[in-house]
Amino acid sequence: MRSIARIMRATGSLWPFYLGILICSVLTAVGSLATPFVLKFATDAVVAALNGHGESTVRIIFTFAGLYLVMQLFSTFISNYGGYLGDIMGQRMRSLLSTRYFHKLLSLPQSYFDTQLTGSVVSRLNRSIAEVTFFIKSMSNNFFSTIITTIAVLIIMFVYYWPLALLLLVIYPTYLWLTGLTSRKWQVWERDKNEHIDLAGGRFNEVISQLRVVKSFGTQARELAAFTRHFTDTVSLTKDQSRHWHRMDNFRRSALNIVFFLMYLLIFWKTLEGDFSLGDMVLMIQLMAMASQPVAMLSWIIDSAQRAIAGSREYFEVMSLPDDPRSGSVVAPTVTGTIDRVSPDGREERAPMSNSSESLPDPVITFEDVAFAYDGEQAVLQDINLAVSRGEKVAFVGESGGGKSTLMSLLQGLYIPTEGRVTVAGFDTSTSTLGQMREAMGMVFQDASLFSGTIAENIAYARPQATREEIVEAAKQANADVFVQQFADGYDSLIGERGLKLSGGQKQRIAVARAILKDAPILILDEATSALDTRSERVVQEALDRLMIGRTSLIIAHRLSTISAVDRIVTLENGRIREVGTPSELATSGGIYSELLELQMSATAADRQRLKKFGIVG
Ligand SMILES: Nc1ncnc2c1ncn2[C@@H]1O[C@H](COP(=O)(O)OP(=O)(O)OP(=O)(O)O)[C@@H](O)[C@H]1O
Repeated sequence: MRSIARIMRATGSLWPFYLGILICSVLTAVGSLATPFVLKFATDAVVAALNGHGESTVRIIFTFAGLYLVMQLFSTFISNYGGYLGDIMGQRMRSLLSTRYFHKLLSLPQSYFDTQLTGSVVSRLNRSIAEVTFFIKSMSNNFFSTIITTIAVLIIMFVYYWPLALLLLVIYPTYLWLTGLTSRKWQVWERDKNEHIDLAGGRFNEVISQLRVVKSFGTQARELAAFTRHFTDTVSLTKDQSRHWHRMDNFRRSALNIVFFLMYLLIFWKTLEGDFSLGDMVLMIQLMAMASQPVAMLSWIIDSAQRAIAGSREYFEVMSLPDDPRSGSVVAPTVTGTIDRVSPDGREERAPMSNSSESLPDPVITFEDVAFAYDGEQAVLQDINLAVSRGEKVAFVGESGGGKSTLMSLLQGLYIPTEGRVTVAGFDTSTSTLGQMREAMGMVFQDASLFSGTIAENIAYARPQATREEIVEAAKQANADVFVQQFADGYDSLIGERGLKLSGGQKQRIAVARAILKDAPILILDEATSALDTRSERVVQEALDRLMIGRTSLIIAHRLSTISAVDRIVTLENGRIREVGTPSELATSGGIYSELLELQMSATAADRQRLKKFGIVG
């Protein structure tokens, strides 16, 4: 229950709702407790009237029936208002917890996502938060008033005839204890089930988002089988879990039935003895019915409490992961749903830096004795020393797996070097707020990484406030305007998830337009390769050439024509820099670049194959 209390504390801003719900619960309990008393007095009055004492029968009937109606209406209205508050509170809680979870994910280091399936992260978020909010909402809509009623019933019974209260006092903790015994095992099964569901959800997400690949390999049946296997496993786990739960429930409920049997015996006996009036008996029977309610609900309460506890544990597991200390410019949600821009130390974020190249320090980028290992042990990069001057174009060449992309990831601050330091625009990537640094960088990747939405929204992704004229101008420079104009909705055309409705070359040009509009002085470029045909390649290349003008550009090059046009080439081998020099210097040095030039001249299949290993397409 500590985790539930933690959730309540974490959502302390909802206290007016908690208070309102508590007041409604007390009032509902008062209303429902008054009803048995009205019935008791009505019974006694009717009995007296039948025996020829007391007031006229018609008056009795109307008085008590009227009172009964008033009490019931009171309870109904109050409990419905409480229910309304509970619904709003539940939704607010859900929105608060979800926003914080999203915020957390945006603030976690990239390395967290290297080990997680995206779908699992989403599935976990949905389940944890849904279960926590469901429990707290049910708690406020039902459980609270039931608990208050139960305590009141115990007190009233104690006043009337203490052995009845004593029996109830025995059965409640016994029932709770027996349920607690069952719940520990239940939780283990639940965790296993959730693991299967998360894995299936993760894969589901991956498969659906890459359905073209799945279809092209014809692996639908295999994917479906794996998915089904996970869910079949959850069914067999549920069988064990439910069998255990219901078997134990037989014991619990039997104990309860025996205690209630004893209580009825006592009530009837006391009535026959003349210690209880008929009205008292009616009151006691009603109170017992009320007392049995929470017990009957207990299984359900504990069931949903367990789910909520498991959910909140998962939630806090993620929430307590350390943030990437440099992610300060990630927007932080507030209770009211507004967004604050804050830095890690809580200060307002600095105004974005000027996008002009002149404002950059020289060298713009430095790698100083950098080493890096993804797992902290196996070095992927070692002894990297490099300084890139303002306005320089540098191409990185090396065998596949040589560390080119990793180098770019370090540059973007996605990972922190294991040794040494990387500086970009004067910021140390290990310690600087990433938002500031990334203001200075524009990127175009092989996979254009677009989002669902319109073409205009995608071009303006980095500058949502850009005018339509600016967007069109960027598209023109990126050779995108012509094809965009051919779409019926032009810049307002929807492009589908990750730009699915666009061709590879079109996506690339939108990505270039996006970088042009961002107008950052540093450019990181992973050249598109065979995804494009010759014509598309030419228009994309033209756009890229235009984009690179006046910017410090780092290129993972896949074309010899690009490599020959840069200021310097850096060749990488097994995670180390092998050579650095101008194209003409390296053309004859006997290193990787000169080898590439030779391979290009050769027509043999083996040489072509070797060229491919360097990711070079021509
Ligand atoms: N997220 C990651 N976690 C663990 N290891 C990784 C990760 N990304 C890359 N690696 C490993 O790091 C090494 C360098 O990979 P990197 O992607 O930087 O090479 P590359 O030169 O860009 O290759 P390519 O030209 O094929 O894209 C490879 O051995 C790769 O397996």
